[in-house]
Amino acid sequence: TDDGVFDFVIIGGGTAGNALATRLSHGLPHSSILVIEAGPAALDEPDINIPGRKGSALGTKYDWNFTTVPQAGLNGRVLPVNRGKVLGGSSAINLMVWDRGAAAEYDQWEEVGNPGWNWKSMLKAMTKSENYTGLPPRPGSGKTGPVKSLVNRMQPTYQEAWIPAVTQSFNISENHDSLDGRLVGVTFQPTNIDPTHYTRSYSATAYLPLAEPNLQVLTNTQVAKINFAKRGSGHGHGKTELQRATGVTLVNGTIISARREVILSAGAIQTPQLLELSGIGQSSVLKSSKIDTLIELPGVGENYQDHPRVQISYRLRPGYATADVLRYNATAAALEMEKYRRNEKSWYDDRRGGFIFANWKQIVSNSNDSGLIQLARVVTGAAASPPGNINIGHRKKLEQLNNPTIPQIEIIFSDGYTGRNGYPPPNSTNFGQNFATFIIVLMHPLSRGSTHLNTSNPLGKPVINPRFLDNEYDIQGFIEAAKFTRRLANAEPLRSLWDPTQSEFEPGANAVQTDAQWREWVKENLFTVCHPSGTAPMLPREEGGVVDSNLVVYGTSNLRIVDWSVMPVQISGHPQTAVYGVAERAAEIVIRANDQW
Ligand SMILES: Cc1cc2nc3c(=O)[nH]c(=O)nc-3n(C[C@H](O)[C@H](O)[C@H](O)COP(=O)(O)OP(=O)(O)OC[C@H]3O[C@@H](n4cnc5c(N)ncnc54)[C@H](O)[C@@H]3O)c2cc1C
Repeated sequence: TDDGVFDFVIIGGGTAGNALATRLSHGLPHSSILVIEAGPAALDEPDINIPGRKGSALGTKYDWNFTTVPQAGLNGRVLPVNRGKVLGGSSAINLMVWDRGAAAEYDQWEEVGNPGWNWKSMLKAMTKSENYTGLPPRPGSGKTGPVKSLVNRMQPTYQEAWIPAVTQSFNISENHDSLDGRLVGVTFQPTNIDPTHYTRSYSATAYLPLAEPNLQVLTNTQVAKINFAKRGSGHGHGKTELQRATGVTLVNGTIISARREVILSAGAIQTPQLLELSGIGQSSVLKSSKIDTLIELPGVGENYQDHPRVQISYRLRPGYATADVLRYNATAAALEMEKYRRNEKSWYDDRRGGFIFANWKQIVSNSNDSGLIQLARVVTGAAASPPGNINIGHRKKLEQLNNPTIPQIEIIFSDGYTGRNGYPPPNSTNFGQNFATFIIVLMHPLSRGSTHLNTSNPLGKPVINPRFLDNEYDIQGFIEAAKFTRRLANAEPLRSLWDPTQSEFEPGANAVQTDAQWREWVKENLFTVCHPSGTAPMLPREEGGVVDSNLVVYGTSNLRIVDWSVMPVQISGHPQTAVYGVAERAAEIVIRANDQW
């Protein structure tokens, strides 16, 4: 393969790309497989490996550092869109929450036209990727897979108030079965940490070391486009003429050929960009970039869905410790690092964060969710038109609202200050204080955005427009959830944790009281948990789909997409377990299609 010819060329050595490549190297032992990754391998990078430093790789050379266009719904603010640019992709820089959506959400994938893609098959695929080492064992967890996960050994004492406060004052029960398709409830979630040295377990360290020598990885190498054979070549009579991917061109002009398949695993932002660079997408976008349209696929780069968040933080009474100590006390930080290096419990572990997943009935003040459901019907158009006229994703979201097992809101009780403004600076009276932050995440927002190449610089940063808060349902949902969170923080035993001199630090109980003030505060403080998805969805072509249920791009014979851009209906929870699951299922599909060869 020195001549730059491989059987399979995978674009993107990220979360899905590395998992897929490793499985193909085993399942297709006579094939040569190449992964091309734009970023470096950074296997010894402490900012990636040390769980307590999670977040510190954001904004560095390991991040593509994209941004949104100014968001009208956020008073014109521009938000960062972080994406891993390193071997391992976003699994190297993410915040390591390890959970799943609700079972019914994966079943919706099948209902929208994807036979075989459902909770049962996804659970099988997800458990194949996982080795849950936590105690006690959790139902639905995998025991033999490459990615290690556990519930953190480090539990700050104040977090003992979490579950009692939720279960004693609200209609939300304790539930630790989040890996088994039952998400609604309150728990402490697992994280993807390898207990051997207490380091992040991610696709580059978990999967790639298991690969056979028929897999090669090229790092620091960026693909510029996918190449195709002329129309009709190699296809029999009576068949629709399909484009056949012959390989890729790198940004330096080198051509690498693929005998069998090209597989795009560049993630939810760059997979659509690479399709467009290769002539697949909306012809209007392509025309303005002077790119010939090979395949008109209007769904490319549309249907962008994310999980937006806001956060409320509280100042703890003196005497309660958090990982904030690492920010204000260098001596303590050095001691904690020594403990971490000895593999002892340390603030440089990740901390055991508390989680609520809840439906609207459990959140809104009088348990009456009909106002929000009616709003959703208006925003999606369902109140005024027959169901057939409603976008398929919206139709499924409306169904989700009537299913109490599907959460609409997530609240993370996170250790330390994790708001938007950064830990208070040394000259502030709050420097040296410890905080706890409630991160509120909307699971099924109705805003649907887009990401497309920049027509004036097609290879450069794409134009990303999530359209955050472009509708009243998302705004009202956040207002309800923020008000709930304040009630929760004032429920015992949580209430007794807060410093009486300044308990609610942000936004502050006096600063925000009315719904109008919450609305403005949400617009000014909304942020993202970085789960962009659905930008090349696995849906019927006439519904805006880009790939079929074998993950093959419509109009091509051998170009597949295997990453989170294929997600057909948005799931709650955090996506990485599902991304690995998609890769595991994709590997089975590709191996089955090629095992004769
Ligand atoms: C800051 C942050 C926090 C998150 N927190 C969590 C969490 O706590 N829990 C959770 O479950 N999920 C979390 N996520 C989401 C999760 O990490 C992603 O959904 C998932 O990793 C996406 O996987 P992917 O394979 O689709 O893309 P990626 O893992 O992003 O892989 C894409 C790869 O393609 C490469 N690439 C792109 N373009 C090219 C090109 N032209 N040539 C060559 N290579 C290219 C990229 O460099 C990258 O390595 C978070 C994400 C971020 C960014």
